[in-house]
Amino acid sequence: MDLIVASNNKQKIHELQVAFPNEVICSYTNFREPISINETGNTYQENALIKAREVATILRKPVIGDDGGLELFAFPNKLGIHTSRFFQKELTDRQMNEQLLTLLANQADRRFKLHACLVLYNLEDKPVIVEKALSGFVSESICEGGGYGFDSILIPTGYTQTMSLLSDEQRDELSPRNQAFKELLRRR
Ligand SMILES: O=c1[nH]c(=O)c2ncn([C@@H]3O[C@H](COP(=O)(O)OP(=O)(O)OP(=O)(O)O)[C@@H](O)[C@H]3O)c2[nH]1
Repeated sequence: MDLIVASNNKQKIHELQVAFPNEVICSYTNFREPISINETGNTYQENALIKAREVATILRKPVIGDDGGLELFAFPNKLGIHTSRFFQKELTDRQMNEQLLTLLANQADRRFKLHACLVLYNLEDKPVIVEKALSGFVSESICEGGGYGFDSILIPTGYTQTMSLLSDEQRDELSPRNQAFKELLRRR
């Protein structure tokens, strides 16, 4: 059965599909035009649940909701669950990363946590909720390579290079979304 994700973010869906080639993973926008969902929750879980419930109710099918964000220890309230709203719409990944590096210029504390929460909303059963995070520190400059989003500035704990410079396999393994998805498949 297709796994429908309540996300309009093509990169998220692509990352999942590449990491889980035995599953058919698609955006709900394959079935209907995109809707605007207000992410009014106070946590990643609440937002993932809001997205999943809203789309599952429309499609009358199980749906996976996904919410994530980047937490900067130096600015605990700036991004986090507000990450997508922190940046102006239509910025490229490079522009977003440049803004983050400017924000962190002269900051001694460059630690980050990249969060991903997935919720499988089944209509009848209790939702399955999985949350994972990747920790590390933000690099001093942009390192172009593979991946997407913040990968070119995030150095995971235990590594010396940004996610973008690691192999596809290493990146797939470290991705908090992929880790959450793996557990969700086990528990579905
Ligand atoms: O490098 C990254 N790797 C990731 O794994 C990741 N997950 C989230 N993000 C960032 O956080 C924002 C809010 O995410 P978000 O969950 O609200 O999604 P979104 O608004 O892009 O789409 P949707 O799923 O709501 O349709 C997104 O726009 C991205 O900037 C990520 N960046």
